[in-house]
Amino acid sequence: MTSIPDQELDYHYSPSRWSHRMSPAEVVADHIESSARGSKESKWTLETEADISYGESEKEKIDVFHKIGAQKRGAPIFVYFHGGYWQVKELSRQNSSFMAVPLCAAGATVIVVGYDLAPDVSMDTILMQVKRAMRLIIKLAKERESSGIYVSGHSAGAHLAAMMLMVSFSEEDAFDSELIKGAMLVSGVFDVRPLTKTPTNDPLKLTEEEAWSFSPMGLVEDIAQLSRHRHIVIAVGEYDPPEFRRQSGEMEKVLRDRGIRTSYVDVPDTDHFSVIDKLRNGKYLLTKECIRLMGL
Ligand SMILES: N[C@@H](CC(=O)c1ccccc1NC=O)C(=O)O
Repeated sequence: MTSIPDQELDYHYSPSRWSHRMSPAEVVADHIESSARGSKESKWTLETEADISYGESEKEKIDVFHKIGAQKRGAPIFVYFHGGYWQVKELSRQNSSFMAVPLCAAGATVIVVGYDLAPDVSMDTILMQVKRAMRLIIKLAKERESSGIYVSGHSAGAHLAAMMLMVSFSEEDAFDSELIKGAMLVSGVFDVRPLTKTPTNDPLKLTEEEAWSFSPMGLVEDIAQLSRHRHIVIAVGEYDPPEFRRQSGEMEKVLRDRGIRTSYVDVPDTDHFSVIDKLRNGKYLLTKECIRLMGL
């Protein structure tokens, strides 16, 4: 658990306050704008199967991207969950496909998952939704004989991706959980408990006990059990808040201690936002890590 006094937790869990590039308001606005711009490029330059529903609500949809004319059969599938503390309304699947251009160029299929946000829904519901999305993605992966599914996300999205590593999708087919072969968890939240002491919790309304039950750090035995065959990459920015860097370091260690294949990537000269924004660029260190993770 954190050693930060309660009254200082909000500061330590506000990544925008730690950027060396811009003011807090500017850096969040820039992230949203940059994500939107990159996502437009994906829609203009790639083959897109947009708005595939996996549930009842408007936001329960996925968008699927491929390089035009590329072979779909056998391609690895990169699944992305956007961040925004499960509540930043400006972020959605529509502006979160910016990594698709370089990853599809390398031969992957990219799937961006939309989900409802707090306070409209609880974290419990968000997790039910993304599990439902994963079931549809597993079905698609089987139909297309995908070489593997790789779950990824940024910040709160990395939390959702990590939570999917403890789900046994094998009720009907033992092969289903096996199909998830790796993860790319960027600047993730792995222990939700400190957030219960901050205004971030106002729309989430989690008790500390609930927060722990939704924390990958508390579920590490379940994750390890289902991840024997997986490669889990945990990445942070040099100027991520120290608490985010601590959480990522600890998560990587507890998985490694349990014999799971992990990598820790500390990305120089990036903050909580640029560390993910730069995935638009095929030459960026983390883009290359994603491509390597998928065996491309
Ligand atoms: N209120 C937060 C905003 C934030 O954390 C955030 C914004 C956009 C995308 C990801 C974020 N963080 C975690 O999901 C801050 O001040 O940094």
